[in-house]
Amino acid sequence: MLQTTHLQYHYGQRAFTFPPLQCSAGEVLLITGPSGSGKTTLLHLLAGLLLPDAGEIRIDDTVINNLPVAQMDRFRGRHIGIVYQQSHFMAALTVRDNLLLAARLARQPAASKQVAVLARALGIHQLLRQYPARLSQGEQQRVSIARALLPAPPLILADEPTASLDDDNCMAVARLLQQQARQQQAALVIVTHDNRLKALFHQQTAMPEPQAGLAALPL
Ligand SMILES: Nc1ncnc2c1ncn2[C@@H]1O[C@H](COP(=O)(O)OP(=O)(O)OP(=O)(O)O)[C@@H](O)[C@H]1O
Repeated sequence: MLQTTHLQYHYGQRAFTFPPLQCSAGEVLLITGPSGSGKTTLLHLLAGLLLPDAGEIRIDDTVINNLPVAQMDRFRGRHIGIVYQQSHFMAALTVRDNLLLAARLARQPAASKQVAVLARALGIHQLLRQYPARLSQGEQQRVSIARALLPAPPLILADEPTASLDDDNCMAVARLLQQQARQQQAALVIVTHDNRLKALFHQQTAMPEPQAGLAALPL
């Protein structure tokens, strides 16, 4: 479903070479590595939010790094659900309306019933009428996960989805993500340094140490 080869990216003189990735429908792939090794950068490349300097990202039959920006935006809306490390919501909308809006923007309008089922599974049902600013970090993280899952995308990208969660919620979220991936036959890629997740998911790709990923660029 997801396949990458020879991916490279740089910020200024700092260059990253990424290991090849493969994640099939219904599977979970964990990308692990120390802080600063480029995990979030890789996730943003997979989401088409950054353009690689070299290499290929294939999602089903589409090589996404060849897509013009507007087409990439449409493709992302329909095929990719993203759980960002920092959640951003529409402050003037309730949690429920944030979720419904995200599904509509992804052209997968969701019914209130679907929102309720997912919210119950994530333990945020009682928060649906709240405004996002009133939620704790962990609650926002779970709303962010619901927002990514609601349109049932075939590829789910999650950046440290359990970072703010206690052990019980971490396990609940991990189970739900895995269950959704299986049910929806979605490929799920999780970027993390959470050891609790490393113990649960066995398909893992490690990023090289930051120094090993560096390469001098020609000036
Ligand atoms: N927009 C940017 N401009 C310049 N450097 C950047 C930019 N974004 C990230 N970097 C640098 O690239 C490196 C990799 O960042 P990235 O966020 O991908 O790492 P990470 O492995 O996800 O780290 P963490 O686990 O701490 O979130 C870091 O050293 C960071 O400072």
